[in-house]
Order: sequence, then C-alpha cells, then structure tokens
Amino acid sequence: MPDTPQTLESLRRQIDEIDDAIHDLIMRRAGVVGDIAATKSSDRVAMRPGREATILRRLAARHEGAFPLPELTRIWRELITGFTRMQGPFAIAVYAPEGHDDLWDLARDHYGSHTPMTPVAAPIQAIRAVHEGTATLAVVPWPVEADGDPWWRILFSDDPRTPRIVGSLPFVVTERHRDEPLALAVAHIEPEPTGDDHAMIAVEVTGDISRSRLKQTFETVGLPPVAFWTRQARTAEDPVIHLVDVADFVAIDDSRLLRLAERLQEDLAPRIRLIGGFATPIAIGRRS
Ligand SMILES: O=C(O)C(=O)C[C@]1(C(=O)O)C=C[C@@H](O)C=C1
Repeated sequence: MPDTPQTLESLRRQIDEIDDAIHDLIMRRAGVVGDIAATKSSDRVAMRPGREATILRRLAARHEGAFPLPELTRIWRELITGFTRMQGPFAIAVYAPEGHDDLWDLARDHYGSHTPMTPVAAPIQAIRAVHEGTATLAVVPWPVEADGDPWWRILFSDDPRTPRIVGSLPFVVTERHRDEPLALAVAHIEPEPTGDDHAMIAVEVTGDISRSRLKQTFETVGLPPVAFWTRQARTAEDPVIHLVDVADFVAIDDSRLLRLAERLQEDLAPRIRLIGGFATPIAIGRRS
C-alpha cells in the first residue's frame, strides 16, 4: 500500500480508537480493583505477589504477534503497581549502597516508575524499615554462601511481626538479565500458592550435618531442595543455620516440616522455620 497522507491519517485514526479502547479498559479495571480493595482489610498490605505472578504467566502464555513480550510484561508491571498503589501506601527500601545500583534497577523495573524508593546501605536496614513500617517491602540481595553474617538470619524468628520473603527479582527474566544479580523481596504478605513456587526453609542445628544428609532428608520428606546456604557458627555456642531453597509451595502448617523436624531430631535438635517463599520467575529467552 502506498504511504499516502490519506492512508497514514486513517491508520492513525485506528491507533487513536485502539488507544481509547485500551484507556477505557484500564479505567474499567480500576473500578474492579476498587471493589477488590473493599474486600481487603485496610491495615494489611494490598499487594498479592502470587496473583501478580499468575496474571503475568497467563498473559505471557497467550501472547502472539510482533509486539515484544518483555515490553508487554513491563507494561503490566507498571499497571499492577499502579493498581497496588491505588489501594494504599506502598514504598520500598532497596539495598543500594553507593556505586551498586543493580538492585535499584531491578526494583524499579518490577515495582514501577513512580513507587517511592529509598536506598539503604545494608540489607538489614531494608528489612528493619519493613519491620518498623517505614517501608512496605524490602529488596535485598539473593543469598551468597560466602556471607558470614547473612541478612536472612534475622527472618529466623518466632515473632509474628517478622516479615517474610515474598518474591524473587527479576520475575520476568530476559536476555538483559544474563549474569546480573538476583534479589529477593521481603514484606508482611501471606503467601498464596500459584502452582509453581519455591519455599525458603531455615534449619538451625546444634551439631554437624553434611550437605548430602541435609539434601537427602529434605528429599525423603518430599521437599525438593534446589539450593543451600550455610551460616557457620562463630563460637561453640553459636548455632549453625542452613537456608534451603525448595522447589514447591510450603504452607506454615505443612506436615512435611514436621516430618523434617522428626528426621533431624535424633542428633541435631533442629529448629525449623519457614522464612518465606516466592512464585517461580518466568524466563523469556534464555538465561544460562
Ligand atoms: O487481585 C488483587 O488482589 C488485586 O489487588 C488486583 C491486582 C491487579 O491489579 O490485578 C493488584 C494488586 C495485587 O498485587 C494483585 C492484583
């Protein structure tokens, strides 16, 4: 078709009509989210990371045509964050010390362009901000084995006000994220199963246990372990804590946690705490 001013004009008219239809639907969606908000308790965080994961997975699965999927999911991240912010205050504390803005960028990509974000110099400060209520959510680094004093240790607590791991970033993993660091999100949000989830389980023990025995014990009780980190004891009285990433949804009253404790009970006097979980991220392209 020749690119005459007339056809260009009529094509742009179609674009305007489509934009109006999209805009109308966004405004209509806001009305439905308002009804959802009315069903939620106003003193709890409105965000539901499990539901968000399900929405993005469903759209990614039905997507067709030339429009790039990373941009499509990015638009939905912006929308969902807007709909979350519509329901109440939402602010983030991000571990972003001077010169290290990787987690800042991950947080912006996921939690939207306009969400208030505060950089903090230590992961523990971000979690403290959630505990104290000055932030809704903390973005902290993915655990590393070499960390002698890992931040996740402070989630090992019986205090019901302790926040939990609720998400993993990036959720939509693209080529751009190859070799980039990962992050975890920590907040006061009840986990919801999405059909493809991970659980983070911390095991404090008084004695020595090899990785292979730990792995085998998790497998025996039906908890599929995919990664381990150990916080070594600094003194003889100091307990060792293992953090285990399990590829399944685990609820706080899951009988597998009891069976795990029973199996380790004999010689290790374990204390076991579910310190959170997250929906398995989706990969677009490959991250090798
Ligand atoms: O389903 C909800 O609970 C909503 O609040 C709606 C919605 C959405 O925009 O779809 C918004 C925020 C939540 O994190 C999840 C989903």
